[in-house]
Amino acid sequence: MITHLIFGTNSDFDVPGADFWLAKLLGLQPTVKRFILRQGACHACSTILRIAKDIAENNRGARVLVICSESTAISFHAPSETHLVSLALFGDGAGAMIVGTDPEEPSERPLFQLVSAGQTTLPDSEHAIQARLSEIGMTIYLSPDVPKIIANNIETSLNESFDHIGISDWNSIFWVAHPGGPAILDKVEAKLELETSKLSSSRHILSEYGNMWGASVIFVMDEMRKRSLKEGKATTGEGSEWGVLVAFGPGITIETIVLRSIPITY
Ligand SMILES: CC(C)(COP(=O)(O)OP(=O)(O)OC[C@H]1O[C@@H](n2cnc3c(N)ncnc32)[C@H](O)[C@@H]1OP(=O)(O)O)[C@@H](O)C(=O)NCCC(=O)NCCSC(=O)CC(=O)O
Repeated sequence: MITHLIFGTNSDFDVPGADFWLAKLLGLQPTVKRFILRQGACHACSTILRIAKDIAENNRGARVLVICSESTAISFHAPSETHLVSLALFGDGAGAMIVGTDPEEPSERPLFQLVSAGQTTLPDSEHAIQARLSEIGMTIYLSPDVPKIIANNIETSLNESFDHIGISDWNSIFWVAHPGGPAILDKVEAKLELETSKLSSSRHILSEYGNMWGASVIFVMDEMRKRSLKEGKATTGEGSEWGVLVAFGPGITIETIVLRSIPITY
């Protein structure tokens, strides 16, 4: 039974909010504990997964329904030179996951384990990603430096997340990377000397759906576990045991979640 609902969106400003309407639509218990994260930007999903993990670990039996839903029409308006990139890059999407502990198998079949979660704010980079809400909707400014800033700082975040596990070979893990834009994936791949297969789920989602803000990483995770099954891999993480979910947004903020895959036995 769903005990908690956390809804992440950049596109809802109403009250009652999208969390209320979804709970009503799904017929969830009136006692379900709801929370809505608005304007959590592109790292909204990793933020709410981090919160969902804490809730699940501190409330025995909790089942947290995590949703990210984005309707980027709010940022669609006549193109200008400053905002053209975001208009071209963003797309709509929604995804959901359930987070809990001690799965009751076989009715509950886990897909990934959330091992630990971290967040880093990069100094002096607040200018690089900015969004403002005004009478024409949301205008989004992206600096051409965003890919470089992220690529130059990502290894520090990875080291902070994986030091305690003793992993520093980034090709030994599977990657659920927020598909912020092709240049970001290219620069991260080059900086960390990743094999081209490592970001292929992210690239596929970006090419099919665009950058769906917070919802993107849910699509990437889903793509990864489906691909792993189809290709006969031993785990939901393309055969690797350890992996990372990495997302970023204004700040610039980098969020990482250390993931552990689940053996595929079905
Ligand atoms: C925009 C692109 C898809 C374009 O790719 P291309 O391969 O076509 O071309 P390119 O990278 O060589 O760039 C072509 C020309 O566009 C310019 N250019 C690139 N990025 C620009 C930007 N943000 N604003 C203005 N101009 C830009 C380049 O300087 C170059 O100019 P010239 O031709 O004069 O040399 C890519 O650069 C990209 O992926 N950029 C990163 C997008 C990004 O910031 N995503 C984060 C979204 S925010 C997010 O995900 C989090 C959040 O919102 O919370």
